Amino acid sequence: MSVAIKRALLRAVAVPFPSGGGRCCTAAVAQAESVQLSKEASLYVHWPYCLRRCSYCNFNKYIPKADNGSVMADCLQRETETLLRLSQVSRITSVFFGGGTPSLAHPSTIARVLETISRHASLPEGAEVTIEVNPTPVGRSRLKEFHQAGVNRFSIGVQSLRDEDLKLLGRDHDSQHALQTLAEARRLCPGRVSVDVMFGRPRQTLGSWERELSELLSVCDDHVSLYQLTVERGTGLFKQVELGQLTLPAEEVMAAMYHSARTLLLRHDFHQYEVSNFARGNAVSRHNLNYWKGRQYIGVGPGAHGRFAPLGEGGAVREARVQTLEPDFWIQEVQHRGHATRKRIPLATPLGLLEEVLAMGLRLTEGITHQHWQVFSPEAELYKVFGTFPDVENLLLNGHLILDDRGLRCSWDGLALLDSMLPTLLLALESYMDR
Ligand SMILES: C[S@@+](CC[C@H](N)C(=O)[O-])C[C@H]1O[C@@H](n2cnc3c(N)ncnc32)[C@H](O)[C@@H]1O
Ligand SMILES: C[S@@+](CC[C@H](N)C(=O)[O-])C[C@H]1O[C@@H](n2cnc3c(N)ncnc32)[C@H](O)[C@@H]1O
Ligand code: SF4
Repeated sequence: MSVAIKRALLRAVAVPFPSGGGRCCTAAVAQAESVQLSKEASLYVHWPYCLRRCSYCNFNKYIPKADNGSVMADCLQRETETLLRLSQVSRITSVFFGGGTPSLAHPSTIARVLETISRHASLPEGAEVTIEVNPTPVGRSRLKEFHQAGVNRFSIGVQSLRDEDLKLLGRDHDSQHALQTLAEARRLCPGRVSVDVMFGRPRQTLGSWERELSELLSVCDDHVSLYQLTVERGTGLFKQVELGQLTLPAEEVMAAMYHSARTLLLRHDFHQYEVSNFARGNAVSRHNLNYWKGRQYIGVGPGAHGRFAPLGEGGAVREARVQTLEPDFWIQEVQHRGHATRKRIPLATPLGLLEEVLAMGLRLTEGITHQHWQVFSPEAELYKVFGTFPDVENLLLNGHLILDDRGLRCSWDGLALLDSMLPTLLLALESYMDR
């Protein structure tokens, strides 16, 4: 699996599932699920522009040189159409407009992409359609039109409720803007609004983080995504930290922040369903769940990635696909050949696919059920692959990992240590497949 794709995927989101139940009929159910899943996919649309660069961000984003909204809309429609045809998917189960700052896109662009999807596949009534919104006055003013265009879930990039921190991170909004945007989004889509918030920020203390999160929980809706601030190479923040101009909280403070946030969220009835994601009731993100469940998804727009099996090209081998990153080149390629897929990596070997299923699935609190594993690995069951590998046995013995009738999953403590456990698990998988 490419490191870039793995990291991009690890950034994304997910949900809980009913537990696996008995294992006697899992093979038949898994096979039926596998057939059904090949006809379905989620669809991600990347809007690559931002008004400015936040100091910590290394996502695929550009400051627009000119207003090319209309050509972008044409090309997003064209690429959607081409990739839908290539994938031969008949049903789109969720759509996610991410970025960059998709709330800078004109609402008619969102409407046009959704119409294109409906023309070439079925997009069931009520399917989750999310747009990420930067909580600026412009973002807020467009919420109603996005909703009218077909959006039924908002993901608001609040990041922090502390104005001095927002400034430090280079955000283009303040906490009042965020609160107003959140209130308007909740009015339009009650129960279907998510907030992104980052902890582990420069100069942040455990006490100030706990107070800030409590404030946020008193105003937010039913979904929270909680990210530990990562210092990414090549960003302004990286330079500031390297030059000693800014310091981040120590590792053990970060760990305590994550722990106290999980506890606080639970006290407010948010159940954790994934490393970074919490929901009240069933407000989980269906789209991101599909990523973590290893299901097919189509990526449209500059730098978008996808996972699907293009039919008619030598059988149905699933591929990891990445679209051209830079928007001007992406536009040229879409105009020239209908799509701008830059990289295609066939996931032809069972190992490649299973590595993804493992790395993604263990992010869910539910983990990987036997039935889910069997969809991708009909031959080698979880017990056989992981149950006898000595280093995995240690993880099971110390209680960070659980392997039982439900499947393989992290314990509460283990979830915080997933990154350090994954190499051992991947090694166990590799050595089993080498046999
Ligand atoms: C790529 S942004 C796009 C959404 C929107 N432009 C925004 O900034 O609100 C998606 C989310 O990724 C998270 N993110 C981006 N860079 C990050 C970093 N270096 N560390 C942790 N989280 C990050 C932020 O919480 C952000 O809301
Ligand atoms: C970090 S997640 C945040 C989602 C949000 N917390 C929620 O629950 O809706 C979203 C970001 O991941 C990236 N992303 C998600 N799916 C992607 C895909 N298929 N291709 C490229 N980037 C993707 C985008 O940069 C997007 O802004
Ligand atoms: S607005 Fe979002 S995508 Fe744009 S630079 Fe900031 S964090 Fe990155």
